[in-house]
Amino acid sequence: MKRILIVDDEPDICLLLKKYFEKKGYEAASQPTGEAAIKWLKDNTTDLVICDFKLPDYTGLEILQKIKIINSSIQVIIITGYSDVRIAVDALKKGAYDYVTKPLYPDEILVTVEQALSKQIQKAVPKALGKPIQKNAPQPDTKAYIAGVSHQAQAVIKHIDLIATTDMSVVIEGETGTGKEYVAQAIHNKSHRGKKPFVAVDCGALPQELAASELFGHVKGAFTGAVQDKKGCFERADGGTLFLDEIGNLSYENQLNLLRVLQERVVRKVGGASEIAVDVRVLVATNENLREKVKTGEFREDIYFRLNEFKIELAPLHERPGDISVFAEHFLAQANDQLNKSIKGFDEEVLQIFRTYNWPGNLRELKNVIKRAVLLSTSEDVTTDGLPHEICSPIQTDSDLSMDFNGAIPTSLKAVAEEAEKQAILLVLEKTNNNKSKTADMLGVDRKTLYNKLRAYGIDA
Ligand SMILES: Nc1ncnc2c1ncn2[C@@H]1O[C@H](COP(=O)(O)OP(=O)(O)OP(=O)(O)O)[C@@H](O)[C@H]1O
Repeated sequence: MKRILIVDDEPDICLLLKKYFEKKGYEAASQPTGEAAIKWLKDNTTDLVICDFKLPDYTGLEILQKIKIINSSIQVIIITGYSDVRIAVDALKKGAYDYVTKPLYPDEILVTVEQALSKQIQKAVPKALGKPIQKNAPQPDTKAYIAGVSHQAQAVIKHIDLIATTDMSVVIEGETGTGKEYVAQAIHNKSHRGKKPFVAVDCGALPQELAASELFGHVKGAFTGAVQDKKGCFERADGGTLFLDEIGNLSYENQLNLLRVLQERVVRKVGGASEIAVDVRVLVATNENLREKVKTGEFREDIYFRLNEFKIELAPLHERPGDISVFAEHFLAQANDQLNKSIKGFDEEVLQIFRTYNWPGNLRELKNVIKRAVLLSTSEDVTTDGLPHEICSPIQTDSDLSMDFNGAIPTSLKAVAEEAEKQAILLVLEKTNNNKSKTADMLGVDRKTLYNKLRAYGIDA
């Protein structure tokens, strides 16, 4: 029986989730603080932790790191408020499996838990570290690679086709959640290595002290705890493809070891004397500008050049609004399938919001928003009722509200305030497609006040 630990300082949430998961056939325990959870994890085995991001003593990131040191194979799901999604995304880079947003819906968490645990079963290696896809495993439809229709997406698919036939190393660059791992998997699937292993390693989640052993393997007795020989990711990917995610996080020493493998095509295990030949194609991903890291000396230039035989850049979702409805349809089908629902489509208003929202978590965020909306939907289509408030009325950024005084120093605060008000109204009108009721609603004024302001500022909407 799989065991789940729930960590939350709200006893009601602990009780609710504990009871729910026990009913679903899991063994569940709960702890109210980070400290108590860490102690519990040292004394008990568990498969998965569901953890609030803001605990009284630790942040989600701190507890995640501690869990991964205790046992890197434990899957971690972070609970967060929607406004903290960006921080939660950071946790994903550090090895969390996924995040769920408040308010919590147990059915939604269950889907995420089941996915996390099934992913764990697929892995033959410490789970959060390596993500080998089983040899010859048929790709379920929900894993299908969707190309997108924007010119950026079309260029990416062309590059994938072009590069798949070669053995070149590729650097895949893009913000978090833009689909870097999906691109790597697509290159692998289309290559002559497609039937051999695809091993994905998240270098951001690798504790530095374990990184060399994970990548290159170790021999029995190489260090305390090395009770038997272990194959590293290179050996496990032999004949296939190794995908190194967040490559910029590798320590300098491991960069050196990596360079040797790339040049000589042999690995030496930690503590071992012999060299083992490997035939591996290496694809790497980074969501930070690796060239900048090269400039500052944090990443070795020789490896950068060795890896950067070809580069694929993935544009953030907000720069390719044309792709949004394509992915939205795909994620809708996926969510219907996972949640056993049959929602048909999206309200036009929802699509409009999708097209104007900034999507800092890119495709992953869109997928999660749609999953939640499908879960909550009681009508045929997804409506705005199922969307998080933060998406319907996003916090305006400085650039959204920036005012141009043409270099002149403003002389009247009243004029500045009025200009800011006017800009805010224009911005929200644009976001709501000139819907006055919605605009008034989002700005927290009644319709009459809005009409007065429109007249006063000469806005013809
Ligand atoms: N081309 C695609 N077709 C279908 N789904 C996709 C595609 N690209 C991304 N996704 C969806 O978006 C999610 C995030 O994609 P992926 O893990 O590849 O992003 P990433 O850029 O590697 O993220 P990170 O930087 O956080 O590692 C995936 O789980 C998948 O559901």
